[in-house]
Amino acid sequence: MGEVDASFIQAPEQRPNPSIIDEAQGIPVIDLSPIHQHLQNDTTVSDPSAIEAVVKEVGRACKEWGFFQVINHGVPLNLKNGVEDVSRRFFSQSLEEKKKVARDQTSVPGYFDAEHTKNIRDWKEGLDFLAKDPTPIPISGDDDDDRTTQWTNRYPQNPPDLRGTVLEYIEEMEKLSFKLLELIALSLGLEPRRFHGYYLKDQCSFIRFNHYPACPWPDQALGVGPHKDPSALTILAAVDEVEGLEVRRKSDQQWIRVKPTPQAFIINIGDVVQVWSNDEYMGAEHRVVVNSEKERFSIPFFFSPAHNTMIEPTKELINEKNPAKYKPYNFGKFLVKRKDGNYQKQNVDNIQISHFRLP
Ligand SMILES: O=C(O)CCC(=O)C(=O)O
Ligand SMILES: [Fe+2]
Repeated sequence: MGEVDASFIQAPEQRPNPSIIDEAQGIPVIDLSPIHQHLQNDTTVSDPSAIEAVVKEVGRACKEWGFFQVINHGVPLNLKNGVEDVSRRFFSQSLEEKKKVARDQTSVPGYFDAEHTKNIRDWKEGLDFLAKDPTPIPISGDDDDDRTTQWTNRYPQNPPDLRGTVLEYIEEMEKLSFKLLELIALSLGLEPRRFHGYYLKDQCSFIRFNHYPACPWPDQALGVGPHKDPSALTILAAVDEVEGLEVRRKSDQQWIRVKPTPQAFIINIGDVVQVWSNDEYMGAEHRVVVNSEKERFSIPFFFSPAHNTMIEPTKELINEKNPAKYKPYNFGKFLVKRKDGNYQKQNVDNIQISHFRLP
């Protein structure tokens, strides 16, 4: 990744403090086994009170943390290991080889090594693949521009098994995402499939391979700066349980280190669920710290609705006492505006849902 340059250096108040490592005992680990039994219609083992308990746990986790981990999630372990393995093998290649699938301004999926979060460069490289190939998307973030374009995937030739593994993994991520979306809807007192319609025709979901090389300046740079995800929800595989992800605890605003549970996925709710729930659930700010000895890999799946979805507080949840806290926004435009800010240093902060908050 070359030498450290000023673009990586975080403002003093954003720098990690390695002497305070508070591990998040509190982030709930939720066992999803009752749900699979239910969904397979195996009525002999399905226990409605067990499912209700899972719904309650999910609701509590979304409210208190915006983060939780899931075990017995139904994703085959060999597939989770397989995708982690191809990601590691992809990044171990030369920069020249990786750049053969570099993303550009017109087709965003692909390899990148110079992403910015809130105008500071992240200490990482990454590779994105869309869940739906191609994915229709607005041509620009300009609200008056109705034109759409298509983003398409760029699969590297090496490793040769990457494409098949990624396709299989995306299928599993989608299945798990829909289950989680059902649990979230139920926990808000809504129909389980209340949000599924926004994913039927198209969706903007994508999977990202992250590689955070060991960093000689871990106290000045960050793997990913503080941010919230624009997705509805994010499913993260923390490869080999190497730590680095930190979540800002709602109760006292402290940065808390997430300790990955073996074989689990780390789930966080994103901006879209925050708005759908009218702030009943708030996405948590999170960041990635780097370390000087160990490299780290992670694989998030950002589950996001179709580009033309207008994101707004769910009608059934708002009334005179609880009026809508956001005006509707177009998901695709939001994503495109966010991407523009992620490419390069700009003079303004990139777009956030707070821009749509009603007074
Ligand atoms: O690598 C991680 O643990 C989290 C990455 C992340 O927050 C992101 O890519 O949005
Ligand atoms: Fe994130």
